[in-house]
Amino acid sequence: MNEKNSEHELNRLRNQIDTIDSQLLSLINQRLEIGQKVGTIKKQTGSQILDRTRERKLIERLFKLNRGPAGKDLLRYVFNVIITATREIQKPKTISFLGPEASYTHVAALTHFKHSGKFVEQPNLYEIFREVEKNQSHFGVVPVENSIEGAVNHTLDLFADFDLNICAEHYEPVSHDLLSITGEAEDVQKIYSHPQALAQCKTWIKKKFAHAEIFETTSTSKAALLASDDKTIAAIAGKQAAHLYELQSIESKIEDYSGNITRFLVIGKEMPEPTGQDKTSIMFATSHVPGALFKALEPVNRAQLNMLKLESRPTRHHNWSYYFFLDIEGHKLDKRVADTIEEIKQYSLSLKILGSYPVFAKEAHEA
Ligand SMILES: O=C(O)C(=O)C[C@]1(C(=O)O)C=C[C@@H](O)C=C1
Repeated sequence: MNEKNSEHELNRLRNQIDTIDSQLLSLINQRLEIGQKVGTIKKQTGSQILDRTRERKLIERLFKLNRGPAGKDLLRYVFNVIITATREIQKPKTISFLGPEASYTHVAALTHFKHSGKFVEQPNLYEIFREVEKNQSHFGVVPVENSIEGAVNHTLDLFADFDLNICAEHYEPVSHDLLSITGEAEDVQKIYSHPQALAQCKTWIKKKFAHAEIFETTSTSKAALLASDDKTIAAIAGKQAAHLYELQSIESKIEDYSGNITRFLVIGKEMPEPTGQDKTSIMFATSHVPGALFKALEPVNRAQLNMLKLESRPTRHHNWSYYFFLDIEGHKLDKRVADTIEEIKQYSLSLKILGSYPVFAKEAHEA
């Protein structure tokens, strides 16, 4: 065969491979869709996803059908991958959130994952990180920043203790109600809520309920739960909590400033691919010498990367040493971002990339 003919033949064969790959792709997706249906029946009947007997029979049937050149090992390998993918698709993603139910984090988790998945409440932020680390949950949803009260320090500190990725961000508007069993202002003797919510309504409480005793709870929904048991307790919480705990609203939109919005992070072990509209979060510690932070940030400026956020927290290892949390525009797989992070590293005692993830798009969550 001359060079021209062999090139022609190569192209013809590759076209055949492309056609077969298209068929394989379509067949794999068809198989996964059927797997999903099998998964639904299993859920309804309470049967386990894994059925080893069925899997063994399925592979043996293929061995009998097989006329080669594929060997048994190859068949076993390929079909195990396909079956594992089918099992994965049957299993709903588990998402841990800061409970109890109807907390703002729960609402953010439901909206972000479009109500699809298994949502598991956790008593505190540490447990959310731990569940994800132990692979008990695929994802965790944690608050990281509020437009009025600023950073959620506990969340930032946990990033130092755990090696998890930020997989997404989610912004959720927050509006508070004062809720109680009777909905009557004169019954209220105590006000319960999460410290952030109490702070967001400080002026309103002082003006309207100066006489009430104030108690902090681990979440706004915990406050609602406690209020559902005692008519002298009012909770500052969201509308979802009112429905869940059958509470009446004494007053709505009691926050001191309107436009209150909380930024949540989805943490997990996945690494999102670049989308063209991404953010990268890193944390680093600088040495305690004059100009250290300035030097560490200079590369960001030089690369003309947009700096979206800078936050500091004590490292808790040495007095007066700090972790800086920095969000920059772009994905860590972009060369400009990767080079800049390398440069920051040179001026840092330690540096950790927390993740690259798509910039929040409100429309994507309204569908
Ligand atoms: O047949 C089932 O029960 C399925 O759920 C499908 C399937 C498969 O991919 O073939 C997946 C998981 C089970 O362990 C067995 C088989």
